[in-house]
Amino acid sequence: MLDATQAIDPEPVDLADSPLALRGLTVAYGDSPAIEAVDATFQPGQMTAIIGPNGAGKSTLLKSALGIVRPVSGRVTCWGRPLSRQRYRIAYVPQRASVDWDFPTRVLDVVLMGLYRQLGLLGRVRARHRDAAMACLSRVGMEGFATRQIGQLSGGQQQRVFLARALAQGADLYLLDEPLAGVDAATEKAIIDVLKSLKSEGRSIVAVHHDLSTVSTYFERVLLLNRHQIAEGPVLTTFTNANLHITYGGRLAATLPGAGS
Ligand SMILES: Nc1ncnc2c1ncn2[C@@H]1O[C@H](COP(=O)(O)OP(=O)(O)OP(=O)(O)O)[C@@H](O)[C@H]1O
Repeated sequence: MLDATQAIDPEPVDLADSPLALRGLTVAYGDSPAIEAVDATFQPGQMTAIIGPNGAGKSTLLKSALGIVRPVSGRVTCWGRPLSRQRYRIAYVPQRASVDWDFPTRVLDVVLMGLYRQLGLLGRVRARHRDAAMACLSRVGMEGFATRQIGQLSGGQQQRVFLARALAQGADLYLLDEPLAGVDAATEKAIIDVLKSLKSEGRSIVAVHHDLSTVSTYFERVLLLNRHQIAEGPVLTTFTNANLHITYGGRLAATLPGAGS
């Protein structure tokens, strides 16, 4: 189900420039489809929010974009090429709830995982790797926690550490699953500041986002999803009350500040 707003998108992006393009993507768990026939071409150097109710398939969309779950049908390309050739250019920050925080690992070791391509097969960590990981930790304000076990961090601190790991990867596309869920205002600002600086470097950001009141402040584009893609495009023309009502099945009681009519 595509919305008419797509037709007035001012600058359709060339497939070769798009960090992520989904074509007719359908993913199922057993017999139950989680997303169906999603067609989206994400814009380079932009921040895009994926929005939809619980169970709409948002995490599934990110996981299929990363090759973690295999589609039943459809295709994923990154910069116009098959995902398998471009996977190293994509960083992923998973939903916090999906991570085993009891795993005995220090903060610095988590961030060093982002440097896996530089560490090579033997994984020998040298001073320059530690310095690079520390620089990423300080970018998210977590340099004082390098030797802490990850299980001993607060939720917001855990989120920052995973963002630091993604930064260490030096990716061109960042996929984040609810990066702002359950974090306080200071952490939210810290994360948004980092994402904006990535964007200013020309990198692309796609984030699952639940707080409808901040969509138009933080993002330029939205993809509205409820198993089917409801609409995709610029916030101004796509994040409308009409589209939100379709997306949430009429369950949103009031009109939203920041949303178009
Ligand atoms: N591993 C799995 N096995 C079976 N079904 C799954 C699995 N993962 C997700 N699902 C189902 O697929 C559908 C989409 O789930 P998904 O987690 O992608 O939704 P979501 O939009 O990210 O939800 P939320 O906002 O609650 O995080 C749901 O009905 C969910 O129960």
